[in-house]
Amino acid sequence: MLKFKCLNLVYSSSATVYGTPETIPIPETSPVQPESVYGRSKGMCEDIIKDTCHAERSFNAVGLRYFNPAGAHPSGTMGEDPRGKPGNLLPLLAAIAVGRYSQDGLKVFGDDYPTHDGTCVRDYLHVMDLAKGHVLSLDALEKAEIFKNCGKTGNYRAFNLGHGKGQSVLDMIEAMRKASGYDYQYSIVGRRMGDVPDLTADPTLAERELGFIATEDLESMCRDLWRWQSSHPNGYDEPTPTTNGESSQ
Ligand SMILES: O=c1ccn([C@@H]2O[C@H](COP(=O)(O)OP(=O)(O)O[C@H]3O[C@H](CO)[C@H](O)[C@H](O)[C@H]3O)[C@@H](O)[C@H]2O)c(=O)[nH]1
Repeated sequence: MLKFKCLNLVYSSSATVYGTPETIPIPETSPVQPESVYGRSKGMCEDIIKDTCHAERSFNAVGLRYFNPAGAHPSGTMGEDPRGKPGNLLPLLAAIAVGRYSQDGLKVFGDDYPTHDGTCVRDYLHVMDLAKGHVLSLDALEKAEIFKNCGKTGNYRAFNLGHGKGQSVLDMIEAMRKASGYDYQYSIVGRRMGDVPDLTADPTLAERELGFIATEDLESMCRDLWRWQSSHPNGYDEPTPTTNGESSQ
């Protein structure tokens, strides 16, 4: 990167780096103590980038700790298309509602967490807000104001990208029912290894220093996800129409 004078970096980190945080909503000052392999890999990458900024003073980086990205582009033309059965909650709910998977497979992992309904709480963030956070980070890297207190540690800052509002698994099932009209049936099963009760962001720092405010709500997130999924039931694998109206596949 130095050779090509690419000195500014935005790194996609994850809220998973916080493990089971003591403070909810989670500020960036919470200890980084991931409990999953994925979270450890994100934490390690942050450390490497931070060390690089320390060693090479012309290098500037921002680590964005994503909470739970969800939704799709509002046009309905771009969305998530996981290979095989989705492991994440919202893509799975969308795939079930469109008939791609039977709802017999809808399992809620645990209802004995210390949350308002016993199911895990996450801070779901519309992908359009997430994208906005990246643009703001690139602008901030150019101005370098965010590094004014970094001193000897080098120009690295980590920010939460979240809404600051937590939703439970059951809240999300209800929100997707409203968006899609599909009446989900589910079973409660045991906890999934690696899940933590509540990951809700404190988004104050990103608002103050990057000007980041998540403006999309739960309704628009589920509506946009459903617009994408219902117009692309097979994701990007749909037959491509030819000029004479026939399918090319
Ligand atoms: O079939 C399912 C799938 C998920 N869940 C529950 O739904 C919640 C959300 O699960 P996801 O798999 O959708 O998301 P995670 O919170 O596990 O993880 C996501 O958010 C993290 C940060 O919070 C990381 O970014 C990670 O990469 C990303 O997948 C969890 O409580 C999970 O137990 C179910 O009950 N049933």
